Amino acid sequence: MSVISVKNLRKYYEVHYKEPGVWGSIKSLISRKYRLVKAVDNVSFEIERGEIVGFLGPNGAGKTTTLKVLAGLLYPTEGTVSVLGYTPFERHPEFLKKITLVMGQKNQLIWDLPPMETFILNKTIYELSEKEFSENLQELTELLDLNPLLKKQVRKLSLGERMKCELTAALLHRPSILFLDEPTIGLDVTMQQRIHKFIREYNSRHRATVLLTSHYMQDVVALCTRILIINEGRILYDGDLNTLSEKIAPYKILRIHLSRPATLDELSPYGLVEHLNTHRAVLRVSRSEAPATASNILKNLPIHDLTIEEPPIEDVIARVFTEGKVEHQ
Ligand SMILES: Nc1ncnc2c1ncn2[C@@H]1O[C@H](COP(=O)(O)OP(=O)(O)OP(=O)(O)O)[C@@H](O)[C@H]1O
Repeated sequence: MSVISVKNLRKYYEVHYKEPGVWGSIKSLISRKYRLVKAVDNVSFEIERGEIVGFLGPNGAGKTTTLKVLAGLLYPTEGTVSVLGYTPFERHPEFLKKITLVMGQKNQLIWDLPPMETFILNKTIYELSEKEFSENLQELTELLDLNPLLKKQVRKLSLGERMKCELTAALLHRPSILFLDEPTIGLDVTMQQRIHKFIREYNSRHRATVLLTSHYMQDVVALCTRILIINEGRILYDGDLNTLSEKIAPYKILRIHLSRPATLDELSPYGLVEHLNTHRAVLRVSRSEAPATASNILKNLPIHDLTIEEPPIEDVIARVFTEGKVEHQ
């Protein structure tokens, strides 16, 4: 059964605009002009309990707007949205206790105090008992290795440390639905991996449902079993990553390491040479012919090492954006 159901969601913003300069300001006083921004334009999807879904799209595609509608921060212009059976914009207290929205670019931690103070505040807001509070905090402290941070002033924490505390503040009430907007923004690779591990662990311990946006493909590859691609307010793809690669990129990447320098003429018959640097080359070959091509290369050239890889997911997604649509599953 779906825990998130979105049907024909539209969210339009009416944006006031004025011409530049003083004359523009005077004209806008007399007659104000508005432009309609279709941030989300007829979007529908369903998400089952326990799924981790990546919500991808270029800047301004409508991801944050959709998350805000799902979290009840914005009214839809049209369409129906149901999260755990609740209508988000009614902001029912029971609904708010079951969800969380983490925005990588915004803080809820109180800047001048240690994170523990925000945790205690959230305990009151979410009406947690002492037992629930200490159990949940202990679990998160262990998962995120928070002990050394709890009593340090927030302003003195590093970005990654702050993100761990932000996640703790957002999950203390143990929500079953997590809306994560760029949860790893600005973090180094090690910290990104820690956050991945934590999200996976939280998801499997509590069968929590996660909808996350990210511009880092590593987040998506590491976490998501399914992706939704949105562009200009419309869903372009809903399905898994591998199927997307197969549909949109009918090629594979052969990475070869030769035991002597190779030439372009030598390699070109096997596929499109994307890169050649004396002993190492990267070839793009047709998906269906990749095994046969690899075996020919092994037969005819002095190969040290050869791998067959899926095309980089960044390239696949970029193709979806430029081509504008993918056949839905
Ligand atoms: N409060 C607002 N008022 C007017 N327009 C808005 C408002 N919030 C967002 N928009 C516009 O709606 C569109 C979608 O914005 P949104 O923030 O949902 O995109 P996004 O996919 O999250 O982008 P990003 O990856 O850059 O965060 C953009 O054109 C944006 O300028």
